[in-house]
Amino acid sequence: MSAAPLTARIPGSKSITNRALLLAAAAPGTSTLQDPLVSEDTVAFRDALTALGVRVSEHATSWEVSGAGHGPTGGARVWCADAGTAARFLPPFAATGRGTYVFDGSGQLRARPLRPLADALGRLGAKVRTEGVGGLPLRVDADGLRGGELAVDGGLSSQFLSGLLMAAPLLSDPLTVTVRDLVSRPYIDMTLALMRRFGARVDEDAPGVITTAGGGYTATDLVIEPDASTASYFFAAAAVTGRSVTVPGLGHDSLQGDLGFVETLRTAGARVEIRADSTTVTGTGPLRGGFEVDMGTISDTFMTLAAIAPLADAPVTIRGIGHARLKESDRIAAVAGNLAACGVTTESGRDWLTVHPGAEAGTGAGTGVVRPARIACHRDHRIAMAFSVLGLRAPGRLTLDDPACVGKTFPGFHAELNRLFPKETLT
Ligand SMILES: O=C(O)C1=C[C@@H](OP(=O)(O)O)[C@@H](O)[C@H](O)C1
Ligand SMILES: C=C(OP(=O)(O)O)C(=O)O
Repeated sequence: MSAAPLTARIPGSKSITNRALLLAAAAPGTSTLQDPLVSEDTVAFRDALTALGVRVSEHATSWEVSGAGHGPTGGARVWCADAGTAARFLPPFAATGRGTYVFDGSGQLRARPLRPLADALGRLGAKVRTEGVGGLPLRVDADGLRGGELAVDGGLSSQFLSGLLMAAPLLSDPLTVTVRDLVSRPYIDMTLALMRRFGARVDEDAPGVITTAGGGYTATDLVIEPDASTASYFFAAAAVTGRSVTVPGLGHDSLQGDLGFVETLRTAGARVEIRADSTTVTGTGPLRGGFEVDMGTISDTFMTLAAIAPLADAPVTIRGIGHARLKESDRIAAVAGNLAACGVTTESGRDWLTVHPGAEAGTGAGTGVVRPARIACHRDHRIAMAFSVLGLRAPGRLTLDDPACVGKTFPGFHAELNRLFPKETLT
């Protein structure tokens, strides 16, 4: 018996919303962002821009941004909350303006790296001071920036490069940035694509060598596509329940590398169809393991695969994810610790993780795969969401210590998962 296909209602992309907010703020005039993500990270970004003097008005399904066409003036204290994108995208923008700006954020965000960005801004001639161990709080005494040549270290996060690139069209001269050791490359492609949508002139002269001309941005209306990282939980849910889940609005032309996560589900035996304007994943039976996959370019989704891997019939090894230790939590340690609490064996190293099958894995059986556990979310939305998918196959056995932490990117996550996979239908 095949059950009816399910359509998941996935909110807008965090990464596109926050880039579009910044680009609209840097463009003279009004830009309308249709279907933006409304969550802690994007509201934090919007409020931070407001602190920088940008007007953003909210409508039922859109945000209207009135940009000045140049960096901020007048100085401000800017709260970045938990949002890595705010801490990494806003200081370069502020440095192109005038005045003193002090950026700060939560304890979690203060612990995340920022030094390569502060150093790069310093080399460009900005006056930047970090008061912490290298991260926030960060003070920028802004007096405009000139262009030139700049080397950037992208080994810890691609967000440093994205922040510098998005500020570059506001510089007085062209800027050529050369990046070393870049992780999460698809996010740079997203940055370049969105900069061009907002009228910037930017070229990748050779791999990792990017030149931006001056000339600023043009106000632009943009429809924000659904968030591919968020969609990964619903695609994984389809794969482990034998159901079919479609996400409209996420297709071939997506700007998000994380849509590539569905290929790992294909390897695990699910049926995957990526169309022009939607993607569908259908579970076809017990998950197949016995494979290795490098998820370095799509590391926000490695936990989705790792959390369902105990259901596979053989071990799954995930490589290239060292930088995932520097996010909301040390994600390799958080996944390994929670799987251990579920009675699942893992092995891990600096940048890899192997997950072994749970007790009854590969048989299609349900609850025996994991033993009852309270999942430690570490205030990390993705740990909560990934383990909620495993919970579909062990109803009543897994609880989250902090279910509300999903609000960073999808406050309605539990309601949507429960709407599509009501508890009474689970085995
Ligand atoms: O640029 C972006 O929007 C993001 C880049 C990635 O970070 P890293 O470049 O630090 O891997 C990703 O993990 C984050 O959720 C969003
Ligand atoms: C790493 C993440 O967020 P950010 O770096 O934007 O805070 C994430 O959303 O998984």
